[in-house]
Order: sequence, then C-alpha cells, then structure tokens
Amino acid sequence: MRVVTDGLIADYRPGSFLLAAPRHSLLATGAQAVVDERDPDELSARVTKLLVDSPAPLAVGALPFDRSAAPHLVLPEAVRWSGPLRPTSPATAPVAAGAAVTPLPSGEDYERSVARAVTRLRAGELDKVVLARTLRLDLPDPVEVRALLANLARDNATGYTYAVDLPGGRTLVGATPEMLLTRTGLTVEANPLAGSIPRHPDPVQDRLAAEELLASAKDHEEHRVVVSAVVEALRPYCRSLTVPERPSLVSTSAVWHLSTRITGVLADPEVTSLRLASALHPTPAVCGAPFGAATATIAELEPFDRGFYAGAIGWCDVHGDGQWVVGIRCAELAGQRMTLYAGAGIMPASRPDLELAETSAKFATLLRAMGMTVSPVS
Ligand SMILES: C=C(O[C@H]1C=CC=C(C(=O)O)[C@@H]1O)C(=O)O
Repeated sequence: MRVVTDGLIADYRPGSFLLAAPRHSLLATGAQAVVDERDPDELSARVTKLLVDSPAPLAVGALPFDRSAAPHLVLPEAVRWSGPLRPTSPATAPVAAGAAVTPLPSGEDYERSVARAVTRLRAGELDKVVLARTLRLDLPDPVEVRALLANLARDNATGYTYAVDLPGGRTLVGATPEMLLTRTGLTVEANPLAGSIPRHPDPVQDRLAAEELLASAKDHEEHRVVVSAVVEALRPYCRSLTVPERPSLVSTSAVWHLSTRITGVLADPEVTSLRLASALHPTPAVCGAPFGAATATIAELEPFDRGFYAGAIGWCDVHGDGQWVVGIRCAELAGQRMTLYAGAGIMPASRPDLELAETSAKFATLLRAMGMTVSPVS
C-alpha cells in the first residue's frame, strides 16, 4: 500500500516526535541524549544545561500521568518547523480491516466504578475524579502511523496532533484539543478544558447538545475545579494572571467542551516551560481534586496503568520557551497492538451511563482516524 501524506508527516519515521499545533508544526528526529529525571527542578535544570552545551535547539518528549514515574525527553539530532498541517491527500486506512476489540474495563464495569466514585463524591471524600477506560485493538498488520497522523490532523485542525516515541518500542499517537501550557518570553498561556457532551450528527441536535452543556451546573462546577487548580498552580510563578469569568464552548469533531483561556506574565524569566508544565500537571482535567484523594481513587478503580495517557507532551527550548499539551484522545501503539484511552470527569451529580457515552465519544477521535466504525460501548 502506498501512503500519500503531506508536509512533515511524510518525513515522520518510527522514533520521531511530531507535534502539529493549529499555527505551526514540529518534527524532531534522532536522539543525542535522553533525559528522565523524576524531580521537576532537576529535570528542567538538566534539560537547560544540555541545551546550552549542545547544538540541539530544543528538547521534546512526554511526562507520564504519574508524577513519580520517569519522564521521557530527548534532545533530537534534527528539528524542522513548518506551518499548520493541512493534509490534502485522500484518507487512507492506517491498517487493513479485521481488528479484535477488547474493552478494559467492560462498559458495565466502568459504569460500576463511576457509581462507586459518585458515592464517595457525595460523601464529601473528594470533589472530582477523572475515570478512564481503554479499548485494546489487536490488529492483523502493524499500523501505518503516517496515515493515522494524516487522518488525525485532517479531522482535528483546531487541535494538536502528536506522535511521541516512548521507552520499550512504544509510540503514543493522538489529537488532543487541550493545551496545558505555552510559554513565549514572559507570556504564559493555559487552556484547561473540562465539562463535555458528545456531538450529534444532526446540526439542530448538535446545537441543542452545546446549549445543554452551557446550561449544565454539573459541567460548570467540573470546569471550575480545573480552572481554579490551574490558577493556583500558576500563581506562584506569575506577576499577573488574566482569567475570563465564564468558560466558552469549543469542539472537536466528536465532543463539545467548556474551555477557559488563561494568560499570565511570568515573574521570573528563568522558569522554563518544562518546569511550568510539571507544576501544572496533572490538572484536575485528567486527575481530579484534591490531588491525593483523586490519584488514590484512580489507582483503586482503574484496572490498568495509564502510562503516558493523560500525561503532558511538548517541547522546551534553551530560553525556556515551549509548548505542552495534555496527552488525551490518544492510543499507545506497540507492534500490532493499539490501546486507546478515554476518560471523563466524575462529579457528585454524574450519571454512569452518560459518562460511559462521553468516553465512547472521545474514543471516536482515534477510531475514525483508523477508519473504524465499531461501537466502542460494550
Ligand atoms: C480525560 C479526558 O478528557 C478531559 C479533557 C476535557 C474534558 C474532560 C471531561 O469533560 O471530562 C476531561 O476532563 C480524555 O479525553 O480522556
């Protein structure tokens, strides 16, 4: 099969790092050095030192969901920038038909876990928790990653399409709508998303769904928890912060979200985008609040390791500038196995069936890009 791809995607090879943002795209290849310090200050200091001492213009990579696990950053051998990716080639299926699909947990078990979380939330044990589920695809052939990336970039032009090489021959591929942090000089920007509703193929029903989301007290509260955590995490680093009073609506091709764009001015020009990303991550958009109770609930109720799902993906240059996005709407590829991840923010007013439907809608980002129409709710 000949795969026609465009721009930087055509030059993507296994092991490369790709981040295609709405206004620019980055392809980094090769690895002069790998950095995996777990302490955020040491990680940032080591990356900066290596960048000062080497010709590499930036470091790229990913922070895992679990703060105590090792990050995976590399100083690439070559870096190329281009404008936004605008794949023009016809969609190509990244793999022949015939995947075996295994959900973990099953739909019923996910609903049971959501119900257990709701009981704890209503008892006041925590304010919010994000519970995820996975779909394992066992494929007849290895995935053609360039075709998958082209389809993701085509369907998610306002989002961030990415591919990150992970230890152990794995690759995280996805298209996230959520930007964790961008630092440009003294200016920082964060764009937390939380509060979602599936989109509808009928335009009138779709508009009604968006209005329902805008009117939902549960979703506004779910969003408020995230915005307040992001503001509190940024405050010590900023001399001013601007936070809109109300969230706005944004959409992917699969889901409507509540979104708040926060901007700030850094107090200390030495604080790198990597250090700021570590300070923010994981926000309650992927974890919950309070942090300790949410991580304990996730560890107890989710029957899998998140790895780099719900982590942070991005780059940082020698000046500390950079961009980090939230590693959601993604799948981990390992040979002919592909594991898709999707989570939903659970609140005291959550309904298990609706949270299951929301995770199904989130899986559609990857399933559509794979050319699959299978119903993931099982
Ligand atoms: C955890 C995910 O989405 C997060 C980001 C936006 C909206 C979310 C929500 O409304 O639940 C989630 O917090 C995911 O896609 O796996």
